[in-house]
Amino acid sequence: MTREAPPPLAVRGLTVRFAGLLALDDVSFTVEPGSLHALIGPNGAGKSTTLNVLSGVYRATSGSVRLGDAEVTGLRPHQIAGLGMARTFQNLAISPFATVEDALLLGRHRLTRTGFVAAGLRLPSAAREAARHRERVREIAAFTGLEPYLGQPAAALPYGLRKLVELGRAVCMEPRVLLLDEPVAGMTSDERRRTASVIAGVRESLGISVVLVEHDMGVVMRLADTVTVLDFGRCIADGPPASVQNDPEVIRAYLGSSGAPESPDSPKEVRP
Ligand SMILES: Nc1ncnc2c1ncn2[C@@H]1O[C@H](COP(=O)(O)OP(=O)(O)OP(=O)(O)O)[C@@H](O)[C@H]1O
Repeated sequence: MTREAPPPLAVRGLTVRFAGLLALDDVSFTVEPGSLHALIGPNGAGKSTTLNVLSGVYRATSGSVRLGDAEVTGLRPHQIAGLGMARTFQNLAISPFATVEDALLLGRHRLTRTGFVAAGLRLPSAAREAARHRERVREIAAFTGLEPYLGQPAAALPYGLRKLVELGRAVCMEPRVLLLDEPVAGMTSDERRRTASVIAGVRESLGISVVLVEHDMGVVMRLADTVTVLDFGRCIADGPPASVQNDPEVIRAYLGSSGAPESPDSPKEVRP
């Protein structure tokens, strides 16, 4: 399943202003090809705003985001998805009628070549393509542990599995960069462990870059190659987990916030 390495994702001088509020203030970091890059910080630090700019949901006030040679800033979400950037959302939006297989097939939409007419006329080429997508969905379902649930209505699954479906749907887009917004939030510790190992497996076997926004410091410190720490919209630290978790400014930011890391398995150093 290994593919060509994704290009670096370079965020430079990113600034986002909402009326009087500076949500992001001159933020820069680089997601190295194939790395897992975590974005952490107390509540309101600007993590989701960053993901929203990276995925085209918000427009930057100034600054740039480049995926290799491609300028991402200013593109619409579907154009950014077309460059190979897929994201998951904190809140799940799964149709009550869709099976897990349907939800995963939705992730293949961008990769579907068969035109509307060919599909409508049920031409053999359309049938062959549909079969290929189903096969790939099955592989990804096996890989993420969703295979036993493929025929079940996604909306009826327990919360942790629904979040895994959201992750699987994004993986089905065959992204070069995967943006994950709090993928383990609200999960039981078993579900968290399972999801963390799926994320590690996705990164390792597909060789894609992952940008992870997550409050669970146990998961962040176990998975991340690099951690960027935001506080009040500013980047206050950037580096390997071991150096970031002992950075006095990072400890101070978490001490002064109600948004301190929540995980029961958080390392003591980052859980003041
Ligand atoms: N659409 C918006 N309009 C106005 N203000 C916004 C908007 N989106 C975010 N903000 C503000 O920008 C700041 C950064 O918010 P953001 O959601 O990015 O923080 P966060 O680090 O993701 O926090 P959390 O961990 O609580 O999700 C906050 O002060 C928030 O209230």
